[in-house]
Amino acid sequence: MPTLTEYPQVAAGKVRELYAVDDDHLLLLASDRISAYDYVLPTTIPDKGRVLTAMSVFWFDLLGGANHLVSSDDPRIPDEVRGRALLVRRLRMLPVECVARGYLTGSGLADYVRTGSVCGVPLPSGLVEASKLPAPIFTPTTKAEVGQHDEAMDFAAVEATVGADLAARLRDTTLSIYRRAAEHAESRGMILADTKFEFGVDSAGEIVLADEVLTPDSSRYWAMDGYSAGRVQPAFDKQVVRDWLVSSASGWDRSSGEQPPELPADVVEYTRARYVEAYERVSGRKFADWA
Ligand SMILES: N#Cc1c(N)ncnc1-c1cnn(CCN2CCOCC2)c1
Repeated sequence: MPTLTEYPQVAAGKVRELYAVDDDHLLLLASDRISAYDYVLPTTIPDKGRVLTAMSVFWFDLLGGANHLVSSDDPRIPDEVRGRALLVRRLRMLPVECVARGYLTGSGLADYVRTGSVCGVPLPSGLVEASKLPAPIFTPTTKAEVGQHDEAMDFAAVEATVGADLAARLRDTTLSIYRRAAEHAESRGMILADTKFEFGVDSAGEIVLADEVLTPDSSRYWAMDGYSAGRVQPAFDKQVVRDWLVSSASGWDRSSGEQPPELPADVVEYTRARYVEAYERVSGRKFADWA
């Protein structure tokens, strides 16, 4: 059985890493780290990596279609990371973050307030925070370097980057998967407000869904109970962490530029429970049955 140290690391983000298994396969590893306000917090959330890995596997199973998942249970996956690592096939990744939005919030809302559109897609007037959009929209961004922010792209910029044919396929595939996922989430009492996909291309030139898929780290999930447009919706998973960090209890000043403090045990336990709840509600599976 291999150990993780046998695999060279090929990429790392705030909470995930990628390792080379062989010429054709990679190991996509999810940690228990959690980020908030663009910081990686000093406190980990037990099982976060396993829950989010289970969630990607559920969605790959439900969605079908071409994706990079080879296995979540393969002898090439070291025992030490089993349950929070996926064996995936190596692709030529496309330099576009494929974002689909069904609701207006975050950077999309800011773009709309400034320009009446999002990534060049015109929207009706009168929309507010958390408004449901008339139809889901494709709002791609660049893939920023670590520590930088992704920048909005209009469709012409995507065409200039990957070509007109591939740009159209990325848009159509992104919106098709989002619609299917949002419909399923709604049937489980959850709103999928937006999500970010990453695609690669295989040796046959086919678009292949890669990276993590429809997790609370790559998506905004809101509980349908209590949803109302006109105010910021609580993030299903991280809201209690965010609220505690900006409360007087933390002793932290977000504008100070200082690292955030450790989270108290009750915030950690509650947040772990929210990740498990998100997975169990969306998948209908028991987390205790995972890996
Ligand atoms: N998935 C995938 C994948 C693949 N199947 N083939 C080739 N490259 C990639 C790849 C390389 N970088 N990224 C960005 C996501 N990374 C995740 C880990 O943490 C860093 C960011 C994806």
